Amino acid sequence: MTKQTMNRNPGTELNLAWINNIQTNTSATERRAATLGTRRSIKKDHQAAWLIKAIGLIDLTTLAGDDTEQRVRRLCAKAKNPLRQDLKDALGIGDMNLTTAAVCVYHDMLATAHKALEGTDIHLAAVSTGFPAGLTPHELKVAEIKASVAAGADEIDVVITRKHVFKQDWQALYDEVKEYREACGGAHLKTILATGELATLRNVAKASMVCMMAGADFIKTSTGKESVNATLPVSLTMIRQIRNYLHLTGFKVGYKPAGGISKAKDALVYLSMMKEELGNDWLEPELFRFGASSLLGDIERQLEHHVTGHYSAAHRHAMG
Ligand SMILES: O=C[C@H](O)COP(=O)(O)O
Repeated sequence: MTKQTMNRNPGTELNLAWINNIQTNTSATERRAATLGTRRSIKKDHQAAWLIKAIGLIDLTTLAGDDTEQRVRRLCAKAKNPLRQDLKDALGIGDMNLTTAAVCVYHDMLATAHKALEGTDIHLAAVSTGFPAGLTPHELKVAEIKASVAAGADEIDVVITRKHVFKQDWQALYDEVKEYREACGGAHLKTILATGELATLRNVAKASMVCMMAGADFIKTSTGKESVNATLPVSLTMIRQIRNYLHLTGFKVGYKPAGGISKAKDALVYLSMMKEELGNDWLEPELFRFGASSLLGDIERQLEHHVTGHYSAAHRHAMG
């Protein structure tokens, strides 16, 4: 993957008719979500290949108050070499330049991560705009984005102001995200909805559409700090709005579920959902990412089991 090569969603005018037309059916969405893990659309003998694919879709993340430069350097080393060479050899991909899609950190850690990732195609993402609550003054949020871009971030993960959604003030949400997009310049914009705090799937669907109209390159579920983070019903709701937006405008927007995705088997469910609902374009890092701090460790563990028939202890695959 080369950095920032895809055609970006330029956004559209705010179209309130599109927002008002959005319908959601919570029980039908939940029923459909409940079948996703049981359909076995990724067959057992293909699982290793799909898990290797999933590695290339991870935004390997550390967003803790006790993050240090040393931890971030270790995370970047893992992003560059996500699988042990003996496992790669055994899987027949010894020569593959396998990396994660990106590393995602707080602004303070950008310089360290930027240096550690130099010379690679791994994107550098910064969370921004008063992450995770998004309640700092607006002008500081915009300045934060600009500072992170200047510090080398290729991608900016912003949090939206949740009260705009509660008030159904779509103009305010649109204006905010549009300004964030402008502040990003060439960096790609991911808008985090904090879906666990938005109360209804209808709010999630409408906020998704507004963010895409305002020029989001990705819509993302969660910060990882809400009490409910990425879920399948929320994901179905958001990716169906991505499909809706594609039909209305012809532009493709990416999807990033984040928060609490830590098991390889869950990653497989997400991938099969993306394939079924949106098609193969959304199995590439230009249009799909997992925001995850510990998923890579479990994937490596499962691949080790695939190769050796044994599980190693989880601590052998620690990330930080
Ligand atoms: O954006 C990514 C999330 O903060 C990661 O959440 P997690 O630590 O639950 O994987």
